[in-house]
Amino acid sequence: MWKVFGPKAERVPADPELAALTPAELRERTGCTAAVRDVSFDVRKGEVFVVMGLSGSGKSTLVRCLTRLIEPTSGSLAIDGEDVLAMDRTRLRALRRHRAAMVFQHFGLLPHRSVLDNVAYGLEIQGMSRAERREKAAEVVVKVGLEGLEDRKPGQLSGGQQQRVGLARALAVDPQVLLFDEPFSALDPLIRREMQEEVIRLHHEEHRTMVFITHDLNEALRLGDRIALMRDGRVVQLGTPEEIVGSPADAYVRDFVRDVPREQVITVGTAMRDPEPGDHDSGPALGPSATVSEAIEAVARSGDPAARVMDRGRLLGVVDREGLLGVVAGTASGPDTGTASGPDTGTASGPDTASASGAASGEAAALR
Ligand SMILES: Nc1ncnc2c1ncn2[C@@H]1O[C@H](COP(=O)(O)OP(=O)(O)OP(=O)(O)O)[C@@H](O)[C@H]1O
Repeated sequence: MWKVFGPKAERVPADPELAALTPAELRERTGCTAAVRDVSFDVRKGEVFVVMGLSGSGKSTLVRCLTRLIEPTSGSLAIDGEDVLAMDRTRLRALRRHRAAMVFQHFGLLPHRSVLDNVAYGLEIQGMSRAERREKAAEVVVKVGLEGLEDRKPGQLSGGQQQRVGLARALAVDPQVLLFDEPFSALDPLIRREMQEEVIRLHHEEHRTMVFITHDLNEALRLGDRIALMRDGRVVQLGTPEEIVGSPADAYVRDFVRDVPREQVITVGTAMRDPEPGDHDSGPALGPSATVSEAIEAVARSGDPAARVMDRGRLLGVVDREGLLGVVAGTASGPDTGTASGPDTGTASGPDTASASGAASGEAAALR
């Protein structure tokens, strides 16, 4: 998909010479800005897919293109196999009302309506009867922790509470996909953390598919099953938090993740070495998805020289003190080039497969 703003935007993706220009050259030659450049990815059912990047990298434009709030310049787009670009206005409206609900940074609440009526708003637009929608809204209000505040007006709520109303309103329509556009960036850090935990909880309880925009790396790492890191309209790396932190695709990504405590993101499944004779009967046991940080704590507590990485009773590998220190020091390799011979330590990662245009073979083509 491409989204180009400016005069005769369609010629940019169609012309390889224009498409190859840097953003500054493109602006100079054509007066156009390519906000989304040749981006391709799929969002899997039930995952939290994070779109991360600095201001101006194209995140909002990309996510607005997903429901055609912004019309893509070229490319293709499908939800559940259905061609979104072919939808007429009626079907598009149905998509936005029923299937893909958006939660915005500035809440977008109706100031003169109560919490309950704000939450019920999406259902009202759908044409649901008053009694039915209020009943449904009341259920969702409880789900997001706003019980007792149903009759308040948005102005009588804190920022965090207002965002819960925004979240409840989106959830009330029971959408297939929730799209979050920097929903928590106006909240103070503690409330923000609380809301992130709320999203994680809802995700675990409901397995709802979520696309989440943020410019905050910690938020991306905390929430994302996979992260698409954008720069100048391109996706420079797409991978799990562990792949992005452990195997940055280029110098830009490396710089971006430089200050992340690796031991909190890298798993023992990646950091482990092959078992050696004698490893079997000593050391604490951990699952392959435990973090290095958890392994350090386990080893420190037990006093053993190493921890065993076990999966359903089978010994997969061993993480010893040296290996654990290597992760903390940044001298150990990341998921794709890991010294460990562990089974399946990562899917699409590393410089080749995670590159911008979505050539990654593992990424299917919901958006192309
Ligand atoms: N309507 C528009 N007309 C022209 N250029 C636009 C328009 N909307 C966005 N852009 C440009 O497209 C690029 C991407 O903008 P976008 O808002 O998608 O970035 P972002 O990553 O969401 O940034 P932020 O985090 O600041 O919201 C920017 O260079 C922006 O100036």
